[in-house]
Amino acid sequence: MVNADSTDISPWDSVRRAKRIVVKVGSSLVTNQGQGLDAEAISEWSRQLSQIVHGDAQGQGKREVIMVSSGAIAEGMKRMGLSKRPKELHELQAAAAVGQMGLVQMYESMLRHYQLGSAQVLLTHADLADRERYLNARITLLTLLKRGIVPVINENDTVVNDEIRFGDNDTLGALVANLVVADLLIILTDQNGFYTADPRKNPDATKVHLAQAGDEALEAMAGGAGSSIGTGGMLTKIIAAKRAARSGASTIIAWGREPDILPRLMSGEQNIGSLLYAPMHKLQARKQWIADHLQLHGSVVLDAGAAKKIKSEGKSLLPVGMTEVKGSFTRGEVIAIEDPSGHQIARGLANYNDQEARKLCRQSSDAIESILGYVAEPEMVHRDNLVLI
Ligand SMILES: Nc1ncnc2c1ncn2[C@@H]1O[C@H](COP(=O)(O)OP(=O)(O)O)[C@@H](O)[C@H]1O
Ligand SMILES: N[C@@H](CCC(=O)OP(=O)(O)O)C(=O)O
Repeated sequence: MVNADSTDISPWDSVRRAKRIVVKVGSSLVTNQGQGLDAEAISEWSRQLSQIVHGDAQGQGKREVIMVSSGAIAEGMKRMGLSKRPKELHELQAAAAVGQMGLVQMYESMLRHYQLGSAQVLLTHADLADRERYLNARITLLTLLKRGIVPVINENDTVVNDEIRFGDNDTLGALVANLVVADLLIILTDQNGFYTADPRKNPDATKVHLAQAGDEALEAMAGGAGSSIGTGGMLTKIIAAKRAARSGASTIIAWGREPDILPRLMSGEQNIGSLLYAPMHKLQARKQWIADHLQLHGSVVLDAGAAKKIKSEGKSLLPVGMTEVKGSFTRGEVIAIEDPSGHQIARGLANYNDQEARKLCRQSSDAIESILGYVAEPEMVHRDNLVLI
């Protein structure tokens, strides 16, 4: 762990430079400890989001932001007159379905008030484990971000059972950070940071200002939820930081009611909240993940020009450079990329399955729609999803 007075300022500098950010707010904050949606807090976050998404008057410092918001169950319980959190899953799911209506309605109107478009995205574990759905979710979110729209994400509670529920949205926040390769995950909660022990139970606990995400010492300090409204407590947040770091995102745990928390973090103010920094740069982390963790499912052979562009210029693989497709694979699976002599030069995630790829060999990206009847993406493999061997 690193002390508060550490002279190593580079992790905080990486916060200031973050361009793509996932902000997660917990149930206890969003619903004011279960009393009902906190309109004032949601309005305040929306105002701050508007500031960081739009940048200054000249549009300098614009950022892309995704909200992961909990609160559907807590709000649904209130609307259904349930004083205790139901034990049965179908009751929780019913409460989530009722509460989600109020939740997105409030985000939509508050964000609109601050000139921000919003979109509801409900995700499950299964969506992120399935390679094709993973890529679909990724491209949809990136499209929204490119248009300056703020996606508001929650778990799709209605369709999941106990075994496959994220349950807590800290995990969902981290997986979304992995999905869009975010620079930063900000977890807003009801404590002003991560402490050496649960401050509700241990008055001697002190705040951890800076630590490396994944440091095992942190897990021992993290306790469970502090109230009956939140789930997971700090342990899920610490594990979320470890997961987010796998794609190179650092995590900040901070108090959601800290005045101007988001713009202050973005302007480089240090030590508000706890920073759990990612030890690896995001591109390096993502490429390592592609290289190490995924099985090869087939390959494409390139002409000499395309092979050179990929090897020496770091470009995406376009269909026009492909001469042959080998094996069978689906969209989202890892394929090998070979030069004309059959030498493997790279690996990456395929945007089209093998049958489609065969039809796209030597074709320009503009022709994809007329050949396949739809366009997933203009590239066969995007450079973000490609790693050189
Ligand atoms: N080491 C720790 N540092 C800070 N808070 C902790 C720690 N261990 C447990 N907690 C508890 O975690 C709670 C926040 O988690 P949780 O209730 O799940 O909130 P949320 O709804 O924001 O996810 C705090 O209120 C606190 O009581
Ligand atoms: N998806 C559900 C549960 C998520 C949840 O409780 O998460 P959190 O409050 O962040 O620990 C909801 O919106 O109520």
